[in-house]
Amino acid sequence: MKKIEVVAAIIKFNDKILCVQRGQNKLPYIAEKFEFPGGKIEIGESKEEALARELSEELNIVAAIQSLFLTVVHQYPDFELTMHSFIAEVATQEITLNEHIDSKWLTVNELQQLDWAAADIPIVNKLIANG
Ligand SMILES: Nc1nc2c([nH]c(=O)n2[C@@H]2O[C@H](COP(=O)(O)OP(=O)(O)OP(=O)(O)O)[C@@H](O)[C@H]2O)c(=O)[nH]1
Repeated sequence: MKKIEVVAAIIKFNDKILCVQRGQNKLPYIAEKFEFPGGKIEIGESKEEALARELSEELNIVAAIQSLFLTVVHQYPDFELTMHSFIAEVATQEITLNEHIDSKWLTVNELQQLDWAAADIPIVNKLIANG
């Protein structure tokens, strides 16, 4: 089974968290799901370097990446995903959607309103549990 390793950012601004929506995808369980911005680690990059690059590419933002929040291993039908999520902070809510179709800034208590990618559910649940 194919394995993919990605990094993703839980981006905070005051009490809000940035949630971004993927576009169409040939894999129906990923298409139009909400996720945390990020992507695959390239050869030679640290996790933090990969995340900083992805945030710049996807959203034109510079974020202060703080600490590892949770690593999730999730088995999708076509691949096994290992996702390292990090807490990050931004100084402004201004973003540009270069790859995603929608975005929302939500409080922790609002996160469950969204249709999340399955691998993100443990992250959302831990954010809610932590308050
Ligand atoms: N970035 C990100 N990817 C996630 C999350 N949850 C989740 O299941 N994934 C999956 O992890 C994989 C990440 O691939 P990606 O497409 O973001 O990475 P990338 O930009 O480096 O890839 P590409 O250059 O091949 O398009 C996708 O299959 C995506 O659906 C999430 O919260 N954030």
